[in-house]
Amino acid sequence: MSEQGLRLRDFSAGYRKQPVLENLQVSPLPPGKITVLLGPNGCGKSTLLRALAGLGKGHGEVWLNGNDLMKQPFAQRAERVVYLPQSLPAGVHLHVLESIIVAQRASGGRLSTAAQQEVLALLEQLGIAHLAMRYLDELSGGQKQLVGLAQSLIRRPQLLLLDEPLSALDLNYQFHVMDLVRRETAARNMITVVVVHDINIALRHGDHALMLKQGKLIAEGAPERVIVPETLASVYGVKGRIERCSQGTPQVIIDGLMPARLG
Ligand SMILES: Nc1ncnc2c1ncn2[C@@H]1O[C@H](COP(=O)(O)OP(=O)(O)OP(=O)(O)O)[C@@H](O)[C@H]1O
Repeated sequence: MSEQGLRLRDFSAGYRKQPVLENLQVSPLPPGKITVLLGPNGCGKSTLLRALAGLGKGHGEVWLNGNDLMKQPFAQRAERVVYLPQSLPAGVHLHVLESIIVAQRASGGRLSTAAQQEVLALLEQLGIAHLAMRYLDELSGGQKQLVGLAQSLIRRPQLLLLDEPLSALDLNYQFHVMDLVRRETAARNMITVVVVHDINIALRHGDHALMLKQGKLIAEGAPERVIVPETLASVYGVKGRIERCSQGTPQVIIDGLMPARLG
């Protein structure tokens, strides 16, 4: 049987005048699990996700469940990989419901009662059913993020790439969304990669973690092995420690910045 998961070999990505990621090697990211992608501002997280989705320049091998995506035409790749950007494009004059049905149809979904029920159930699960007939450009930032997530999930990709999907959500929704993404990821055996800046969310909700610094992979593995005082110091320049809350969940406590290096 072909290897399941997402593996990168000698993968490079960047822009015309600026290489960002060079010769990245990533051992298979597991299906059915959430991988959290961590790293400071500008280290290349969005560049990586966009290049994996075929939306940016990339070279090398990207093996998704045994197929090299780099050898597939864009349309075939787009059926398997969905990228949700940090914010939805502005100026799209569609109702929420229409926008999700359009996403579903774009991925080969039929206009059937079952398909319509799937859309409505997803809106309910995300707590945005009451927004179904509102226009996208009339929504708040957090509401738009939830609609973007619905548009992504309805496409049923093998690889789901979420770029800071929680940045505009309140505490309750952050938890609710990660819970839903976890359930859907497991139920569909999807490979889900989520960029998060909040390392406590990464510790709580991630099954696997990748940490980047200046375009290089600094650490990969279980979040508790990746988010440790050494990487907090070397990647973020902060002095931190890991403690367990009364329910046993690890939490990062930041004590301050690392002293600036002289010379
Ligand atoms: N369109 C572009 N053209 C040229 N350089 C770009 C472009 N987009 C991003 N970059 C540069 O590529 C590098 C990586 O950017 P990227 O957006 O991938 O970082 P990131 O890790 O997602 O950051 P953040 O956490 O701030 O969102 C940065 O130096 C950035 O300035």
